[in-house]
Amino acid sequence: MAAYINRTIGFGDSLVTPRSPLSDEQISSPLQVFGQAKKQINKIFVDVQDYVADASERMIDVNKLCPDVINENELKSMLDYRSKVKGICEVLTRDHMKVAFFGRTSNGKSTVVNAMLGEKVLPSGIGHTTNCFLQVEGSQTGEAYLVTEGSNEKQNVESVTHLAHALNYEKQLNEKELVHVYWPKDKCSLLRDDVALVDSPGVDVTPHLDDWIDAHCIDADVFVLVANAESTLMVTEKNFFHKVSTKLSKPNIFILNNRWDASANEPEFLDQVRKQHMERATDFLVKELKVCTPEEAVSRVFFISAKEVLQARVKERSGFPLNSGALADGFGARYLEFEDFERKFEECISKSAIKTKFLNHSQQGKHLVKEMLKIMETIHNRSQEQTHLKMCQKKEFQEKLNFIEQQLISITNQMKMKIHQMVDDVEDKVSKALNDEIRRLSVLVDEFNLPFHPEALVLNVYKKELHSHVEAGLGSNLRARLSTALAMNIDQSQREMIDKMSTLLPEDKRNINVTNPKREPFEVLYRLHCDNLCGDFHEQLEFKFSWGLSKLVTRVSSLANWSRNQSRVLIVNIFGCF
Ligand SMILES: Nc1nc2c(ncn2[C@@H]2O[C@H](COP(=O)(O)OP(=O)(O)OP(=O)(O)O)[C@@H](O)[C@H]2O)c(=O)[nH]1
Repeated sequence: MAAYINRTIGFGDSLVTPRSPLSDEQISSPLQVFGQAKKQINKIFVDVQDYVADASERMIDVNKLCPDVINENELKSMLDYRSKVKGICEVLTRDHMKVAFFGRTSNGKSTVVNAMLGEKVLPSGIGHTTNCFLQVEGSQTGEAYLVTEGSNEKQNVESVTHLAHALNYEKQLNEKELVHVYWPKDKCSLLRDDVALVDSPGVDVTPHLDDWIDAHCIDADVFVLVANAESTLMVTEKNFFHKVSTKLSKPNIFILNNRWDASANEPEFLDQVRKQHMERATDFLVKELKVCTPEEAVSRVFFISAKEVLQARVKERSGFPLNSGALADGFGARYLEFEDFERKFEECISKSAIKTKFLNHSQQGKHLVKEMLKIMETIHNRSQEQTHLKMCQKKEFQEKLNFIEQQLISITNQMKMKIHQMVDDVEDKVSKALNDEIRRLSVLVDEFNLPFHPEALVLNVYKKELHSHVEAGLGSNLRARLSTALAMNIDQSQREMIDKMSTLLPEDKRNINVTNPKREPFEVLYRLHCDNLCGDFHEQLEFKFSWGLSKLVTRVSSLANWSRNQSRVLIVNIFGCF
């Protein structure tokens, strides 16, 4: 809260005047500094949250593509971290610092809360006015409203009278219940800094102190005991804080001796009474509760007049001088002491929140980031190894591929040679066989036994039949002599080719069934065209050919050449697939 620095108060009752505003840096109160740090922590966590969300999305994708690089456990951990960081972010934005006010009825708890807020927010008055727990916190919307426990209904509150009426209207409220009062943040810097102030019913009006502590005190950062400076600390008040300190280790407790304005009536006893109260209060904190050292205790006990401070701040807002809120002599000193309390309170609540909430979150965040870094480094190293391995494999495959390509070129050349050899071989074989058959042509002619007639028409038919007979006989003889040998030759060559090609395959693939591209039986077809060959023969009816036998052999030899060319075409076609 900046107000305590933003003014100078003279100790003469008429010298209370506001000072000119200071720079932003100078007016920074412990809470504002803390608020800035909190904002930065939030920002860091939002960055971490974005990073984790982005990283886990990428990890999901990579895990689908390459489970070798990111395993399921790493993915699970990352998703786990993502939800943890999200949880911390939510808690950080929601977390506020909480201060709870306790004391006997009419000691002025509500008045202290109002004085700190700088305006009359909570109802106060003579007698038991607060009948349940009231938590005042900043409203996000800028409206003032209240929400009762277990309900989401927002009840608009325009003024303190309105609030008192609304609270009275809720007849069913009991002392243990918590009513949230949302007040516009711009009206009070404490609320802007995310401090929630909890007012309670008087500790003397209930036997259920344990329930109160469990329900409302466990998460309080600071406790303020509002005591009455006109009397000593009562057993009920002490009793309550004894119970608190058994449930919380070293709670932060402030003791406000309120109504100190009344002491102005007896100035001669002022110091003595103050000393007495101070001794009792510090003994209570140091010796009984053991929550602080004697040095710390003196900065936890204050002598204030909440009513004066509240009046002064309300008047100041309406344009009156601050000291117009004074109830008695010594207002300036009491006002300064109230501001001193506010400053110490802000330091304490900031430190406490750092220790109890933000330190824990920050350490948790640090731990999560470290763990994530470890996982990311492991993944990075693994992916580097995999990249190296794959590069080596690629190189190896490339070399193999180059080797196979070379081998394929070499085998193809060998096969071409082989085919040429086969063609030459077939040519020789066909040529030899045809020569033999031509020499034995007379046997075929002798076998032709169609009755002969010299008449021209019959003679033509006779010649045609003779040609067909010679052609068929010659073809069938050649087939009988050559087909098997040629087929075996081709089969063997094909097997050789398959064997050579198999050596290029990986061992486990060598057993695959290589389909012979030409499985149908090999057959040599001979077309001799005897009609054309013998077209210029002139028969002699005395059965003499106009050409001699040697002429016929020469003529048929040209047939052998034709046949050689045909066999070449045929063999090239058979191996065409290579
Ligand atoms: N003279 C004087 N009167 C005060 C001071 N603080 C509070 N009062 C008055 O004491 C009465 C009770 O004050 P509250 O703030 O309602 O007290 P409380 O402790 O909240 O009371 P409950 O809500 O009933 O527990 C009111 O009339 C206040 O005006 C103070 O510092 N000086």
